[in-house]
Amino acid sequence: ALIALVNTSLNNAKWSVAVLVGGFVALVLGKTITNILSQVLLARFAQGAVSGLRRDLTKRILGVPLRQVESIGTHRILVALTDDVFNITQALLAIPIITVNVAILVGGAVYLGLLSWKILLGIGVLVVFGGISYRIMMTSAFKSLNAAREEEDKLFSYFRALTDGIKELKLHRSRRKVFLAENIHDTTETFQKYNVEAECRFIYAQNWNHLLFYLLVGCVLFMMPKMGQVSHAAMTGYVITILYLMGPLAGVMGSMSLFGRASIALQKVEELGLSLAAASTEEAVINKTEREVPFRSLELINVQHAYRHEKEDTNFVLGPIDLKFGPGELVFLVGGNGSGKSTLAKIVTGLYFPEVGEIRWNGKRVDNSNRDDYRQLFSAIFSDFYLFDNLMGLNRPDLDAKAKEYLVQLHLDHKISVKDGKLSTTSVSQGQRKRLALLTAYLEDRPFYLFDEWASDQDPLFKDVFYTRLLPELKARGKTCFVITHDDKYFYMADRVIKLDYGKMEHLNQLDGEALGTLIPATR
Ligand SMILES: Nc1ncnc2c1ncn2[C@@H]1O[C@H](COP(=O)(O)OP(=O)(O)OP(=O)(O)O)[C@@H](O)[C@H]1O
Repeated sequence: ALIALVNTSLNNAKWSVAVLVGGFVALVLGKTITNILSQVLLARFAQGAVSGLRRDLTKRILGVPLRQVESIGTHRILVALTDDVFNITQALLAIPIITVNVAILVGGAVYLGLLSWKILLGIGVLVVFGGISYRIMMTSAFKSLNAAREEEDKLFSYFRALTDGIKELKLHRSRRKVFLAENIHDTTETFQKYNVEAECRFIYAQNWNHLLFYLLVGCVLFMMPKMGQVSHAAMTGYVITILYLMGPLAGVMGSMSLFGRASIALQKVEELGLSLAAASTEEAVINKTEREVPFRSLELINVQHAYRHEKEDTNFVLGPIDLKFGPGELVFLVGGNGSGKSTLAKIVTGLYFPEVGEIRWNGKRVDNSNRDDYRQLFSAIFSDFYLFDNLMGLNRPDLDAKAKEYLVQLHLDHKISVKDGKLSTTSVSQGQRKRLALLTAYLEDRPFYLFDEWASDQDPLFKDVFYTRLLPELKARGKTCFVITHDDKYFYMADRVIKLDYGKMEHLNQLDGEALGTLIPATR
């Protein structure tokens, strides 16, 4: 309407100046106010969508089975949470501007149609041609973007190696050199190359379309008067409108690279099995309130689990395993490195699902409907445990007092204090960190305890405390303890000792003299 008014005032002397000025002011104000309104509303929407996206993705990662998270790899999850979310966000933030620009383009096209539908038809043909050629250029740009994104996964895996392996890199100059030259340098260079390639293609495509637009202006200016069918007013209207529309058009086209990146990021997120489109299955689980989980029995029936090592074309098969636990039992799990102890621990605690066989909890089969409830049975300390610096989710009124009591029991009270459920520090030795993990496990006060080589970092004195005092105390409180251990000196403390040998299980009991003889040395 604004362009129409400008064009009218240039060509039409019929309307009074007062009407034209009034209309002009009203339209300019209207345009500015609606612009502000729409942009503010859309910016709010976009920011809300971004926050929602971050929350949703985190929820989804929490809902993905552990086995899948492990095979995806931490570095790929990190790219999804950082760069992919950033790219999706950028596209979302561009939506308000694009929407406004598209509205202007549509409005402009309507005005052009009103001026002369024949010319609009001609322009339509040019636009279709421009669209097709633009699309071809875009496809090759997208290919480069895809390649860049693949490099980014690699780059993040090197960043992880950098942070996790900083000690090893600092200690060895040649390793550091190769790491910098081959891993970081090569990957960043390839990443840069693909990105530049993609951006260049976007620039070519954008400028190609600009060129077509100028071609259009040229045709209107120089060819249309020759054809003699168009009025002067229509011509000026056309030229003004086309020139005016070049800004919005450039805006829309410029955001295509953002949308390209966002679409690749979305594709990546979906590939990780974190589909944003699918309804969140874990939501209900997260919103469930904590309640006491009853434990009478836990049974593994014919359970099997396999890892496939495709590169080496080998499999590791754990099981078939038949195992039963009752309340107040102290069971030790022993076996050589790689025999499947940690895998069995993850199956028992419901972190891995058995591929064959089933787990029965209080006689009821564990499946997707009750798996998360089942997991609430366990307090576990894995060998690669993570220690939170606050006692999150432990909402008991005596939390601080109880924590202080356990700190004394675990010989940590001189180092660490607790206030409002927050530990004063977690920067202590590895053995002390494990004791802190034990403190959390005590506070969780669940029916089933799992310790994966917990005592391996403890000094002989505290090791003794663990096996001869803490474990029997837990047992006396009716807790079931499943302890992965290599400390043969303390095997006699267990009610049962189970041995794993390359994934196969043997029950060893105290009467099985020959088998225990190989495990329990004379120190007993
Ligand atoms: N994420 C994985 N992907 C593929 N194979 C795996 C994975 N984790 C373990 N394995 C393989 O499964 C087998 C059992 O591993 P597991 O960690 O359960 O053994 P473990 O008895 O706990 O060993 P350790 O005493 O060394 O901790 C090993 O051969 C190992 O290579």
